[in-house]
Amino acid sequence: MATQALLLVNLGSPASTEVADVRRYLNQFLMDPHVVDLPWPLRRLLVSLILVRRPAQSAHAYASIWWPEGSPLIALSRQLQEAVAPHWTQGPVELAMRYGEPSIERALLRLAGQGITRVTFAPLYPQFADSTTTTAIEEARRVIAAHRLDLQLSVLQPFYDEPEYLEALVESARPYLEEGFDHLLLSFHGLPERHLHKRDPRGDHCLKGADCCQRAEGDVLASCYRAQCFRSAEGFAERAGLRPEQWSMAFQSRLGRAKWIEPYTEARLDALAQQGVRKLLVMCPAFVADCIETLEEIGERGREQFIAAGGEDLQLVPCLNGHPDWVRALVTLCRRAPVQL
Ligand SMILES: C=CC1=C(C)c2cc3[nH]c(cc4nc(cc5[nH]c(cc1n2)c(C)c5CCC(=O)O)C(CCC(=O)O)=C4C)c(C)c3C=C
Ligand SMILES: [Fe+2]
Ligand SMILES: [Fe+2]
Repeated sequence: MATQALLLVNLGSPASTEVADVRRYLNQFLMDPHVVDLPWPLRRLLVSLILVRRPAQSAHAYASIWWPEGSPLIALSRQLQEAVAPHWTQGPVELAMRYGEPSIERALLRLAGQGITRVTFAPLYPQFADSTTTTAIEEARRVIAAHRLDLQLSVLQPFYDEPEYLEALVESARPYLEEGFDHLLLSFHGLPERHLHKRDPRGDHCLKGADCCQRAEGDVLASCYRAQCFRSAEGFAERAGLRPEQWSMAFQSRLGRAKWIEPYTEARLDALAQQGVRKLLVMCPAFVADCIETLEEIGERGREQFIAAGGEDLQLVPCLNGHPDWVRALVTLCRRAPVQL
């Protein structure tokens, strides 16, 4: 059997919690036109404004969750790589980040240098977004073209409704669900509404009605991040045997002044506390590895906010990380990844 390498790709973290490293990382991340999708002069201006205060704030937040071995996102992704390797018998398993190190460029050059010509490229995002999936794939294409690499890519598709992913989520959450809770909030990373409109195939679906994203099918579902989040949430709740009043969903990590997709997690935390929810579980199914957005935004700030609003406890359910069911699920999904010409 010909060698087929597997390249796991996630978003990336700063090199350290030093403000200068965080500024460098945020600049690379936010200057990506798939993330801040404005014409270059406006993007440069906006990002420069963000970079006045944000690096110090983010450095402080990173410092509160940083591990002795570095960024939790990268350390957990390394653990996943090591857990997947024995199951991926077709070839080596590498890890890359879209921003910072280990870079997609370094990983693809290393694989090509080993004489490998076929790579399964796995963006570790269950739901499709230009700011995550598209930019990772485009970066791989850029590297292959720039270095004229003889590499054929198979690309893992968004897996928001794949039974293997949803069942692994349920298994990983089971001990927390069995402990008892008043309500489960499924908190997904948000997106500016503009990103949804841009991807709306005929411009007549996204955010045009109260339940437009819940009803999405076909090409609309394939390109609507919010619709895919609804599918993941509903698929999870159904498999976990949750009643409709036991759970809800929301979107976190808003940045800047533009309107982001709703409902906002911050608003839901207050509303749930005010409705009498005392023991709140929060899961973040858009992230397969714990990171600043889960550990700090939800586990620290979200918890404080919920308690200040009258709640008793907010328990963050860990991401899939290295859960054995997720390791098996990921290998199965990657084996199915279609070749991209
Ligand atoms: C899970 C999917 C993600 C989407 C969609 C996404 C969109 C998106 N993010 C920002 C801005 C920031 N995100 C940041 C961190 C971050 N984002 C994701 C995932 C998605 N982002 C992850 C996994 C992480 C964690 C990185 C880590 O090191 O742990 C940050 C940096 C942290 C901070 O300063 O808050 C920013 C900024 C935008 C603007 C966006 C869509 C346009
Ligand atoms: Fe993000
Ligand atoms: Fe939509």
